[in-house]
Amino acid sequence: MEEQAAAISITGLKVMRGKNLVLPGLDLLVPRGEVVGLLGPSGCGKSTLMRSIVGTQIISGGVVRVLGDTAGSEKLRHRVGYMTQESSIYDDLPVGANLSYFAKIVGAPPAQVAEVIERTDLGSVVKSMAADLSGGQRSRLSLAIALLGTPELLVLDEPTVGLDPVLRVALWELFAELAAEGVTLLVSSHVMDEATRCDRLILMREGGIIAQETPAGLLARTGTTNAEDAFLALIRDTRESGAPGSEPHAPKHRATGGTP
Ligand SMILES: Nc1ncnc2c1ncn2[C@@H]1O[C@H](COP(=O)(O)OP(=O)(O)OP(=O)(O)O)[C@@H](O)[C@H]1O
Repeated sequence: MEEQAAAISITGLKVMRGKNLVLPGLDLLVPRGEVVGLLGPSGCGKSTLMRSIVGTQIISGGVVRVLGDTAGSEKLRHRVGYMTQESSIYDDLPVGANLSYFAKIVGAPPAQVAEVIERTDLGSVVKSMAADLSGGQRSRLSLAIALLGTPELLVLDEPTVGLDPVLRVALWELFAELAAEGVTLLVSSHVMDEATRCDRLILMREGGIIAQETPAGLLARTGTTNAEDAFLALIRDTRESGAPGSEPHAPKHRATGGTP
């Protein structure tokens, strides 16, 4: 895949958070128009990678290119939608007003508000104050906000966390629908069974990527039947081969020098 054709192209990404070297030199190529799952245990660096892609993370090395431009550049502002784990919703505004406000910010046509309300199934709570929404409704409002402006890349940080199984399925169906329209979705999760819903998987561990391939390819290569077993098989393999980060309880990468 050519760098220019990729939705995301990363080489040698290094990120420090506090004194931790959270991403010690990550390479990644994500094609356009797919649902790409970013999976890995809590604390492995998924959010940090996503923040680097949307340009909200200070990086200490490497190159992050998004839709052909440098991550975080002005040109990408309306081309990338980002849903964080902490929702950026105004609690003291009704659902509809929250969306109208964010639509103005991203320059989306007012008619798009009704469109994203329908897509995220928020019609019944459009007049409710955001503070009164359930957890699932809040997640869907955050997603609706990310959809405004018709972004070409959607970066969704654990969008299905805390949702009931029916809502989770509905959201994954919406992701597939968006990808069919040409949108690229990078979706993080630490629920391994969501892996089968993705076109492609990126498995992370301790700030590194241990696999980037299709779910079927991953299962075939590891001789397993589900993503959780595949992940464990990969960890076993890296331990046996003595690859970096292969210690059973390897400490987080630490920067050397500096004051504590
Ligand atoms: N502000 C910070 N200062 C220092 N370390 C941090 C900071 N924020 C995150 N970290 C550390 O960086 C590492 C990666 O965190 P990150 O949030 O990217 O992981 P994650 O895979 O998204 O986790 P989760 O699935 O729990 O959201 C963790 O070890 C975390 O403790």
